[in-house]
Amino acid sequence: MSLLSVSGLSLRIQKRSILDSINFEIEAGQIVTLIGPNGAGKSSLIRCILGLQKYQKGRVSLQPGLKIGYMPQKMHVEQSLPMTVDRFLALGPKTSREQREQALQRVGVANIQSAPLQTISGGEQQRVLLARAMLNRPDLLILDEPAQGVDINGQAELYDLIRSIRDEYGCGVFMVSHDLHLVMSSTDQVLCLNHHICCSGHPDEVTKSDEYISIFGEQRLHPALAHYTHHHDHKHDLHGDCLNGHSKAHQSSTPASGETHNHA
Ligand SMILES: Nc1ncnc2c1ncn2[C@@H]1O[C@H](COP(=O)(O)OP(=O)(O)OP(=O)(O)O)[C@@H](O)[C@H]1O
Repeated sequence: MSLLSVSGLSLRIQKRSILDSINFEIEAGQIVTLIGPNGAGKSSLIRCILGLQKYQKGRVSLQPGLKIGYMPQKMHVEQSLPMTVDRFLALGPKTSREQREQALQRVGVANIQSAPLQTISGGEQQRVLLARAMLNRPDLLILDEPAQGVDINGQAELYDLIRSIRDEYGCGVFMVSHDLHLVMSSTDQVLCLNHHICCSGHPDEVTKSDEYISIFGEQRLHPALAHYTHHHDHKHDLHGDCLNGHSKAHQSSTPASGETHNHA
């Protein structure tokens, strides 16, 4: 039996259709990424799965005894209530300090266990939330935009970490992301949501589908990750000027700022 099975799920809020006939399943060890534009219904779908949002039609079936670890979009730090990272984790399922340290170690931030929550960085906050979601050794991790507020290199690292956690624990992962290109290598299946599931499948197939392109456009690759290459039949001097008598016109074909430039 699948860890999670969603069939014919439809949600209306104040007469607006938020989710329409959603069907999908998640198996153990599978990473499924939900992408979609703002307001597409991604968080609403997660809330329906977690039992926090009533829906009008359809069914959410969980494998009997399934343990879910949930990571919300953001940590809401209460400035007037000082708390250490360890204390924050202790608010969750009953655990020893050692277990909490192990969870923090697994996500690479064991050094901040005694730090006040208010002082840790955005990237560290996301890792602490991930550690908390893992505390009860879940069968299914549900992650709502795990890389929110993390810089582009940190995002790639976080997705790698999620994949290695899946490899180690064999759990299923259901996560929301805004950027398919960033999660492509860490995803087995993509669901593209815009109130209904527009397309789904392996990331390579989804990025080529007409539905995906009509929503996201053809080129969404972040400039910091774009890997621009062109065939080089010339050399540059130390100032970047073209040698071997090549004209300025050739130089104008060099990449726009932000693209990396591979010299053969
Ligand atoms: N409780 C609510 N009352 C009224 N409208 C709601 C409620 N919850 C969600 N919505 C509406 O449902 C739509 C989908 O919201 P949802 O937060 O699920 O989208 P999302 O895909 O997660 O968006 P984002 O990427 O911006 O986080 C939005 O138009 C939102 O305003």
